[in-house]
Amino acid sequence: MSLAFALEKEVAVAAVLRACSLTSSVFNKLVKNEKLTKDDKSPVTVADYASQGVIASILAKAFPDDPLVGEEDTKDLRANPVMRDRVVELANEALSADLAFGDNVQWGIGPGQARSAEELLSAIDRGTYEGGSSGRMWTVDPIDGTKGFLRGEQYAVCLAFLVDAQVQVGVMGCPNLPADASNPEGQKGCLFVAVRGQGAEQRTLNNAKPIPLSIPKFEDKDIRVLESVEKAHSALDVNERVAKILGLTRPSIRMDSQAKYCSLARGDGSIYLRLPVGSGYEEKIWDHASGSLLVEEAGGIFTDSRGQPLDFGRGRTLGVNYGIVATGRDIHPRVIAAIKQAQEGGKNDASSEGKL
Ligand SMILES: Nc1ncnc2c1ncn2[C@@H]1O[C@H](COP(=O)(O)O)[C@@H](OP(=O)(O)O)[C@H]1O
Ligand SMILES: [Mg+2]
Ligand SMILES: [Mg+2]
Ligand SMILES: [Mg+2]
Repeated sequence: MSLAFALEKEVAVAAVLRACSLTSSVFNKLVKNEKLTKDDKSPVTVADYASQGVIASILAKAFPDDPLVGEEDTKDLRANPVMRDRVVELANEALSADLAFGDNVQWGIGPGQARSAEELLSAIDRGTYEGGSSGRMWTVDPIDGTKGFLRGEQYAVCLAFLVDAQVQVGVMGCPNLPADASNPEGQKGCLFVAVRGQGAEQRTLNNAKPIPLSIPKFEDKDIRVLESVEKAHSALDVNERVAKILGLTRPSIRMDSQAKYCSLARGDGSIYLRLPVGSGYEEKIWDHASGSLLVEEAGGIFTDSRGQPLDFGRGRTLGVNYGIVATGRDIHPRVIAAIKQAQEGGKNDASSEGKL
């Protein structure tokens, strides 16, 4: 008997691996005019567009009827012929490279599988689906942590498959993440895969051997918060109050992208904390779908800052923003209590009540 969603998993892994080879090779070649600033003032590069082009083209071939919620669209790209041509070239290089392990020409990848410019651009625009609560759906963040990518730090290529708003498959490629956090100068490049009910695992980007992941129990002295590098994305001052209330002594781990969820799932850190900055920003489903399943399948909990579940069926965003918290099961209630206390003013820092 084959496992549920085996084909979706296989296609997602192949698509993310190809996109990762593209993003890693582009980083060294990226030049000044290969970046745009979007309407929300955030950066987007040829690598973001090309990565979405690769993933969306593979999905279009393998699952032509499945809708896609993707971060990028081609509105600005079509107005910039130099960048547009570069995106088409890069995506085609990645789509038509020699077949790698696990690839299948039926999904339109491998030698001779290049797309026309219009085919690629419309593949990217398949990602304009508005989302929803019923049926099959994919969501892609072609480069999560574009700012980290541009700094040469952490980023993740993220793809998730959902049915009736439940994430069923989550795949994340982290080309700059050390395979072993205790050896930061060692081998880099990890792939994380989770399927609901089938567990979470890590592989390296060039080795198919999976290592199962489960969130360890931490002693108080080892607990570390995982938080954004960008101050505009998460209320780092409130995080600091939460850490104080919990009596944490180790410094937080600041890292861009969903690589934070990956780090949580393998026990590099213990509390993913993302509290709203108060700007009215709504979290996007592609920024959390794959990470949420990885954490849950590694035995953890993924909720908002009140401890309530998050709903991937509301559209392209998660709706009103109460922040996001992911931890192991044992410490979650105390973290939620500490957040409440911190948000109410954080006056009783290190009180025994919230202490872990
Ligand atoms: N005001 C805000 N609050 C929370 N997240 C924000 C934000 N502005 C942008 N983001 C999101 O933060 C993501 C990066 O998360 P992190 O801070 O954990 O690295 C960005 O993903 P992209 O880089 O894919 O655009 C973007 O979607
Ligand atoms: Mg972005
Ligand atoms: Mg993102
Ligand atoms: Mg992105």
